Amino acid sequence: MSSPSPRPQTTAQTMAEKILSQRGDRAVYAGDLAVVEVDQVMVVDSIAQSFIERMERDLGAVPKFPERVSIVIDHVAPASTVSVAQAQKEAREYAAQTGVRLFDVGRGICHQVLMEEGLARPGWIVLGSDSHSTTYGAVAAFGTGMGATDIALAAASGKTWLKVPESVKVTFVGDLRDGVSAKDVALEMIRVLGADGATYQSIEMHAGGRFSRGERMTLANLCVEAGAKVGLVVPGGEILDMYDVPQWVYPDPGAIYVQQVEIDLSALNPRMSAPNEVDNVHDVSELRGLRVDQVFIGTCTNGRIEDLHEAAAVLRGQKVAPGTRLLVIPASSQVMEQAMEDGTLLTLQRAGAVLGTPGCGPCMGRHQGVLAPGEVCVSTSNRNFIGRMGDKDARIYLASPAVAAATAVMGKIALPGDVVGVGA
Ligand SMILES: CC(C)[C@H](C(=O)O)[C@@H](O)C(=O)O
Ligand code: SF4
Repeated sequence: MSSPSPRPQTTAQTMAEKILSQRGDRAVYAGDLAVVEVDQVMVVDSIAQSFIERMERDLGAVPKFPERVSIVIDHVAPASTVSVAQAQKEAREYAAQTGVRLFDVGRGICHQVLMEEGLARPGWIVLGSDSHSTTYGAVAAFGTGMGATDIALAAASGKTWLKVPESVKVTFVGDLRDGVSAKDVALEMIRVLGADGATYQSIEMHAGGRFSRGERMTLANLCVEAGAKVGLVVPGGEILDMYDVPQWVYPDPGAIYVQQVEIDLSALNPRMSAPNEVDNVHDVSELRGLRVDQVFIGTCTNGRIEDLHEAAAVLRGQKVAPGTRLLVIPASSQVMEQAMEDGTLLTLQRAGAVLGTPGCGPCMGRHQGVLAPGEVCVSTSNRNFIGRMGDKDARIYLASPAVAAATAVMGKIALPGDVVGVGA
């Protein structure tokens, strides 16, 4: 005889339970419904039109707290077609009328911009009209993606409701070897959990003091590729210097997890996700030698200054292989400025990179580097589904910026050590 399992006899809470309890009006546990305050609602260009329609036509509402709403024009920026231009024009007009924040063409990718602007903070609830809104978990914000209707309801009321997710605990032990990066860790984590292995769950990452904010963003960003509702990194390291972290965001000892996983960082090699699923992860050495038409370094996963530095370290004094294109798109205008100031862009340009406007670039195949049938691309992004970057017969391999850069120099999948003079 089976009966519904009783609530565990503990008041100890996971990080997701802690945040949703604190931001709601009662203590909640996995499976409960939580009604919570929303600190920031983020709308991207591609969704702006349906968001505005839901607000004006369906709800007849204006944003309750305009300062808590941001529209970012990033996915197809600058506009590629008349209809895209029209949608962006309407988004600008809406922002001017309602007083919500607008980050226009060139400011950068939504998640990077919100983080730079301090619009995601420890303990905050941040809803985005974009699946990679899990990125805010890097700073212990409960960040999650929702559709236009839910986003509009949150903007109109200042609140949202959601089922409290169960949690998976991922503990990182050991230290990364040289040449292995947070991207490799993130890909390994997705392999271990599986592409739908954490569906509607919270991936709670225990990293101690390891990882910078940018690296934590890479980790939290990929969590949605395991189906997770949210990806929370327990605050530590530089996060403690950068933010006031309230004690109540930390998980309690004795909290209940549906799964616990340990990843030994010292055992990791550079990793690569092969077509057509993000969890199809291999050591780069297994895929080495495959001819590559295009390399793309950028996106909300790996378009930050440290990523461009990693790439420049490999590309300095080198040339992109004939027959291979290298596109580099900084994640934001701030990243672009830093990379200009410190000479990184010059290094990349001299190596033969094509530099693009801060934004999503060709990540989802809308413009600026769409792939032809049969082409192979190595990308630092987070998705390699069929048709993601253009034709359905193009193939996408996901890797770290260092591996992407080495691949560009060699014209085929390569490790930084394969480039003469690097790491020697
Ligand atoms: C356009 C946007 C809604 C989409 C997402 O939700 O993630 C895009 O950013 C992506 O990466 O596929
Ligand atoms: S960079 Fe790519 S993954 Fe990130 S928000 Fe833009 S399209 Fe989505």
